[in-house]
Amino acid sequence: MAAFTVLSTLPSVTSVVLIVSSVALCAAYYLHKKYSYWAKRGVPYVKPDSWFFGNTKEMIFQRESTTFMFARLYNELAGHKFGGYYRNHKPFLVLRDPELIRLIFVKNFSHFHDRNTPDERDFDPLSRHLLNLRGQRWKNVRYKLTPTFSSGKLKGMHELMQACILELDDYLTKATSGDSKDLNVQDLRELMAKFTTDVIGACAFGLNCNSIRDENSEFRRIGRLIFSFSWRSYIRAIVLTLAPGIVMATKWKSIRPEIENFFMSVLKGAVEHRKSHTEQKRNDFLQLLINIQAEERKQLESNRTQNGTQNGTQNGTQNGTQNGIQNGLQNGHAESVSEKSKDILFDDSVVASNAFIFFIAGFETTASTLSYCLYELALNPDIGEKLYEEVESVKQAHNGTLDYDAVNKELVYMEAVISETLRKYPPASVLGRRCNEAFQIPDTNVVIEEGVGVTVSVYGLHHDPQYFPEPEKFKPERFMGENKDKIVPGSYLPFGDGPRICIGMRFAHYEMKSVLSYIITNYTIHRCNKTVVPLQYDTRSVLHTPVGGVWVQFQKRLKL
Ligand code: HEM
Repeated sequence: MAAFTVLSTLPSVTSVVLIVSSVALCAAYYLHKKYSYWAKRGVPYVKPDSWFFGNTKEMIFQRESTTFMFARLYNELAGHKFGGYYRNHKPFLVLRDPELIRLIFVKNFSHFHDRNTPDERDFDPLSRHLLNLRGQRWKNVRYKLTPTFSSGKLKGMHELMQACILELDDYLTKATSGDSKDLNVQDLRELMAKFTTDVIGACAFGLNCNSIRDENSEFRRIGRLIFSFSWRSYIRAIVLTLAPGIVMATKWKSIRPEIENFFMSVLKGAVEHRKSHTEQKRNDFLQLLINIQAEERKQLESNRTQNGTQNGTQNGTQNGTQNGIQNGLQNGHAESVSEKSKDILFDDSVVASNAFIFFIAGFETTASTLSYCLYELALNPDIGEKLYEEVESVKQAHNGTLDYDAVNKELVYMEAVISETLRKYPPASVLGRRCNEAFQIPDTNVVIEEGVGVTVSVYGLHHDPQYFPEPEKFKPERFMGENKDKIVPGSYLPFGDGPRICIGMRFAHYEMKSVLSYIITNYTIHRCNKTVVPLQYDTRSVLHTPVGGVWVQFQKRLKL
C-alpha cells in the first residue's frame, strides 16, 4: 500500500521538478540577457556581484554607504571615461570624464533633463517638488521659483539671518561661560542643524522654529525624523527599484504620515496667519509661492472667461489663493477638487511639495557643510587663525560690521575654506540623470538609450588625485588665485551642474559665510576627547553621516 502511494506521487514530483527547472532556466536566461547589456555594446563595466541586486548589493544590505559605493564604482572604472553598472538588473552608466559630464549635464541637457528619481505621484502630496519633477513641468516650476534667491531677496533676508545668529550667540555664550566644562563640548551636526532649521524657517516661511532655544522643538524633531533610518522607507526603496508597480498600486507614499501631517498643518497655519495679517509685508519663499498661485489662477480665470467656459467670474486675489491653499491643505489633501485641471501648474500639491523640499534641502546640506568646516578648523588651527584675520580686516574696512555685500564679495579666504569643505565632504555625493532622448557619446559607437540612467560620483571625482592631489588633505589654497583657475571644469560639482544646478546655492553660501564669520570672530574651536579622527561613517544612513556625531570644543576668543 505504502509502495503504491509513493509510486502514485511520482508523476507529480517529476512535474514539480520540471516546472522548477524551467522557471529557473527562464530566470537565468532573463538575467543573463539583462546582465549582458553593457558587454554586448562593448562598454567597460563593473561585474555585478549579485544576480538579484546587480552592483548595489553591499549598499542594499547596508554594509557600504551610498557615497562609498558609488565612489568604489568610480574607482573600479579607472582609466575609462565612462563605464556600466547595474542597479538590480537595470543598466546604468557611470560618467567619469569631466568633459563628458559637462557635455551631458550642460550642453546636451535636452537629452537628459530629468533625474533618476521616480515620477511625481498624485497620491503622494509632498513628492511633486523640483527634485522629482520632470520635463516641461519641471522647467515651468523652476522658471517661476528662480527669483526666490535673487540678490534683492537675499539682501532682504539679512536681518532675519542676523536674528538667528543672535540666538546662536546667546546659546554659545552660555555654553562657553558656564561652570560645567562639558557644556562647551558640542556635537556640530546637531548644533548646526538647529541653526540652519531656524534660518530656513525664518527666511523661507517667516516661521520661528525655535530649534536652538528649545531642546524639544517640533521642527528639529521632525528634521531628525526625515533623515533617520526607517524600515518603512528602506523596504519601500527596495520595492520601488524591483517592482515599482507595487508601490503605485498600493499608493505607498514616500513620506511618513507623521511628517506629512506636520508639514501640512504648519503650512496651513502659515497661510492662515498671512491671511489675517495682510498688513505685514512678506518677501519670502512662501509669499512667492502664494503670489505665483494667485497670478496663475487669475490668468486661468481670464482665459476661461474669454473662452466662455465659465459663467461666474471669480477674483484671483491673494486672499482667494490663500483660501485655496488653506482648503487644499486641510486633512492632508493637498489638491482640492476644483484644481484637477491640467492647465494648473501650481496646484496645492506643487506648492506644498516645494515648500517641503526647500525646508529639507535648506537645512541638512548647509548644516552638514558647516559642521565639517568647523571640524576641519578644530584640526587645523592655523586655517582658523587665517580666517579670523580675514574676517577682522574686512570688518575693520566696514566700520566693524559685515553687510550683505561685504559677506558676499570680500571674504575670499572664507569662500576657499567653504569650497574645500564641499570638496572633501560633498553633502550630495551622487548626481543622476535619466536619458530622455537617445544620445551618442562623441567619438564612440556607444549610444545611451532612452530610459538609461547616468550617474556621477561627486565624492569619487573630488577625491581623485588626478584632479585634487593629496585629496584627504584639507587645503583651501586649492580654491585661491591661479590654483582656482586650474580646476578642471566638471571635476568639482558640489552643487551639481547645468540647468538643474542647486537653486539654493547662493543662499547656502551666504548663510554659511555669515554664520562662520560670526563664530570665528567670537570663538576658537578645538579638538577634545570626543573628537574622532578620522571620522567613521554610518553605512545605514541615506546621507554621508558620521557615526556618533562630530564633536569639538568651543572657547570664547580672547581679544586684546
Ligand atoms: C551646502 C548646501 C547645499 C548643497 C551642497 C546642495 C547641493 C545640491 C545638489 C548637488 C543638487 C542637485 C543638482 C544637480 O542635479 O545637478 C541640488 C538640488 C537642489 N537643491 Fe541644493 N544644495 C544645498 C543647499 C540648498 C538650499 C539651501 C536649498 C533651498 C533652500 C536647496 C534646494 C535645492 C533644490 C530645490 C534642488 C533641486 C533643483 C532642481 O532640480 O531644479 N539646496 N542641491
